[in-house]
Amino acid sequence: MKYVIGIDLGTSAVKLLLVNMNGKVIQEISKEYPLMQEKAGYSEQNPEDWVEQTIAGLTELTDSFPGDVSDIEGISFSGQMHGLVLLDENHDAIRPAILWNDTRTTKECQEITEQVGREKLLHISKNIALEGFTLPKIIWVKKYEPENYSKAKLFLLPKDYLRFRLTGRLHMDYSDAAGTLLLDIEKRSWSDEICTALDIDPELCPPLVPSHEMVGNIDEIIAEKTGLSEKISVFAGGADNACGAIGAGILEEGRTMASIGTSGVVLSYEDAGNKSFAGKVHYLNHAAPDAFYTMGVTLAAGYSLSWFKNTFAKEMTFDDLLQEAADVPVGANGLLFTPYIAGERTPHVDASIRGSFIGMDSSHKRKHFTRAVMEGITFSLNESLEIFRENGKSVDTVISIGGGAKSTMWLQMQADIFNTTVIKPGSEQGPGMGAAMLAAYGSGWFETLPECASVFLKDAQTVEPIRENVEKYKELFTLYKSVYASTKQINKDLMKYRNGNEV
Ligand SMILES: Nc1ncnc2c1ncn2[C@@H]1O[C@H](COP(=O)(O)OP(=O)(O)O)[C@@H](O)[C@H]1O
Ligand SMILES: O=C(CO)[C@@H](O)[C@H](O)COP(=O)(O)O
Repeated sequence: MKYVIGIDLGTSAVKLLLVNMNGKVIQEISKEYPLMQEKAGYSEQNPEDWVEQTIAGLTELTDSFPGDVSDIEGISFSGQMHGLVLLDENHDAIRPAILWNDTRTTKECQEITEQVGREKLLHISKNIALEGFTLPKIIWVKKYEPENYSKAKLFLLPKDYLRFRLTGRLHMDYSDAAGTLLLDIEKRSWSDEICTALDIDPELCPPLVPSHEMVGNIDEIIAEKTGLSEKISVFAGGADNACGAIGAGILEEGRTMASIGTSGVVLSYEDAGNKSFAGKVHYLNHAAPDAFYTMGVTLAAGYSLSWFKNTFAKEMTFDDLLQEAADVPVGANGLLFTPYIAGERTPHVDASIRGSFIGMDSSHKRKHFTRAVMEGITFSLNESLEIFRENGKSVDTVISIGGGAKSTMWLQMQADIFNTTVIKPGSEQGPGMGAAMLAAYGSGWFETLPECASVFLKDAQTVEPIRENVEKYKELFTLYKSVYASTKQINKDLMKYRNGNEV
């Protein structure tokens, strides 16, 4: 039997999946690393932590591998998107990586829009300038850290840096490059026009490759450290949401996925790159060949729940916390939560908005707050789904992945709020599975990715909406949507009191 490894470089942890030729997950390993938040709105990670924890995970995997390691044929990657890793002439990381959920670049987004022109930016990159994307971070470093910028010879995204450290080869795949705002999405090439308008040296941009392309082998020293064979083929991999889509079987028009990881995503397959969504949702290259996808993003989805748990129930497991909330009725006894604890992207592009609990009552206990947090996160995802529906997509089934899909209660809540059937795939590790599928397809095990999906992907659980809950949630969703406008200005005024911005 032959095997592949899918490595998902997430925000909270790196997750490794060892998968056999039948798509069976033989082993799952997860290794965490910290997030650095020096000021309100800042979010950084140390690239060395990604490398160390991946090496530790791979070593654990080979140590307990029951067969011959030379049967592991391929490795590929899925990675948190948009994070900026700047390399100097020796290819050393110049500063910590600035991540997708860092919102310090509101001014830089305005400058990009003015200097490139909103219509031209939309035409080339198919997206508007958002704080999370990579280009505003490059401009920020250029402006506020000129010494670092002058040393920069190349930029990479998180999983590209990890792959570079494992192989010594420098590349970026189209699906991740699409989230930089520097890629011409339709032509699949770096945009000289955008680089010129912003005075960015195009030499900073790495060579582009498709996600299933073989880009090298495991470096000798890494092979020795991890116990992997130097002969293993390494395939480029893709953006975590594009890989999540592959791992959830989003490989044809009409298929929609919801992911509750650190971020929350609602994503739909697109077969062409020449449509226009006017920047209301992200429109990016898929990791499947010649395909695209649209998606809405909730910045703090699972992150809102982990913030709540770490702050108010640190000693509890997620399972126990959610179990406690299982008997709380729909609507959490009149408590609403908006998950804007790190600002928001879809549908409100707003770095200064923050979360609220509305309707707190002296009868509320921790379990009501837990339920309200889960409902608020799911309402936020539903706002993205609403945009898809308003644009003519009919969505009656949603494939649910990410840490949130571990909970049956949350799957039911998604079915009730989305008013769709919700399917949980065999592994909720969609991005890791998608990466493993890219390695399997790249290794020539299958002619196409859909063929690979038909062998690898099995539905594990199907949840139908409960009519009574659907009706209640329709009403609550209207109330939820009104909270943004009511709290927008208050949050702007509170900004100066936030950590790092104090008066
Ligand atoms: N047992 C669980 N039930 C429901 N949600 C969970 C559970 N465990 C973790 N989560 C949620 O999943 C999130 C992590 O999801 P994951 O897909 O692993 O994230 P990432 O890929 O961003 O690192 C956590 O922030 C948490 O909110
Ligand atoms: O910024 C986005 C998508 O645009 C995020 O979805 C990141 O890609 C991080 O994802 P997770 O760590 O939550 O998987």
